Amino acid sequence: MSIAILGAGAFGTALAVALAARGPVTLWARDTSWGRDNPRLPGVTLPDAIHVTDDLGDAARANTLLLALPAQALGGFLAGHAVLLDGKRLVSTAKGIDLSKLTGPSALLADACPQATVAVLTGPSFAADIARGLPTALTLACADGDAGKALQHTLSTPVLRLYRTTDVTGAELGGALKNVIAIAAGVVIGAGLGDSARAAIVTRGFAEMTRLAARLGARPETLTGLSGLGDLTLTCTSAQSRNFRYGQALGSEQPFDSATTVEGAATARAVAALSRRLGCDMPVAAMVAALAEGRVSVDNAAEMLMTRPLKEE
Ligand SMILES: NC(=O)C1=CN([C@@H]2O[C@H](COP(=O)(O)OP(=O)(O)OC[C@H]3O[C@@H](n4cnc5c(N)ncnc54)[C@H](OP(=O)(O)O)[C@@H]3O)[C@@H](O)[C@H]2O)C=CC1
Ligand SMILES: O=C(CO)COP(=O)(O)O
Repeated sequence: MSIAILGAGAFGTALAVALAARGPVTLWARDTSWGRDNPRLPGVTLPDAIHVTDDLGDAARANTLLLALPAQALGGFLAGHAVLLDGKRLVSTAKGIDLSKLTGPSALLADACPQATVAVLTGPSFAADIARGLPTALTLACADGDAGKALQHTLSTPVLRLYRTTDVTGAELGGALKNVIAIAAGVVIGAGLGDSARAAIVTRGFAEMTRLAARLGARPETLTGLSGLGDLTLTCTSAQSRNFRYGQALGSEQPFDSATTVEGAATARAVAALSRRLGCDMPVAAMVAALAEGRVSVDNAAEMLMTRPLKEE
């Protein structure tokens, strides 16, 4: 099975390095002027088994295409290129909810490419860890169980262990929502509110993740798996996470590089819109959206969360 990765950001490049251990991989980027050393993944020189190209037609000849693009870029990319991708096995790695359509990446792919087999690759995994060959376990979600099993085998390596599920909704929501909660956890630490407060925000954040996921038809056990609780744990506790670092900057009122991909900021706004539409209470996500938009201060946000009406856990 030929594999191409579309998007040579940190994660696409790391996946290419990991999969090149199994055989040839094509890595597509709109700009390949960096040669064999991608500044998005510093310190890694691409092995010879990776063919780098800026020709999308060339890359799209592969039958398995991994789309490693940010969630808010995916819709625009598909609008321009869906015709090249339809009928293929398409696997999105995006961890976010599209702000204009309020859907996850799988629906964007299925709408744009109705003949394609659509899957999602998600779970706790920093690009730098994968590129170094450190052991990593991920979730491969595909509604078609047989197709998912085939993809699981195509994309697993001795250090990249894929579990599979047919619950695409649960898997992609876990990956998207944990980024929002990671921002909240970063705010708590950045503002000096302490580890106890972080544990509280992560736990209450997980409660609202499962609440929204259930409303959208996800299976509860998916949220306690790698793609939900697993990735939430990683992202809320590590300064390797861009979402966590962005939250820290918000909490400590420090500047943050706006060119950095922070999926949770736009996704918090999408979640706030979804929760209003569904009548689903998502106070942590609403607060992250308000903080990211500068509508509340950190002090006000903490006070508003702490003084909500008392309730059962
Ligand atoms: N980094 C990580 O550790 C992990 C990331 N992910 C997820 O993977 C997704 C990608 O993240 P990551 O690789 O880190 O992001 P990066 O910010 O490192 O890279 C984003 C890439 O997307 C490309 N891109 C953006 N918009 C477009 C477009 N319209 N057309 C073509 N290419 C585009 C950029 O190209 P250009 O360089 O030309 O701007 C860049 O190569 C995110 O959803 C993230 O949450 C998942 C697991 C781990
Ligand atoms: O999704 C990730 C780890 O699983 C990467 O997190 P960040 O996008 O916050 O860096």
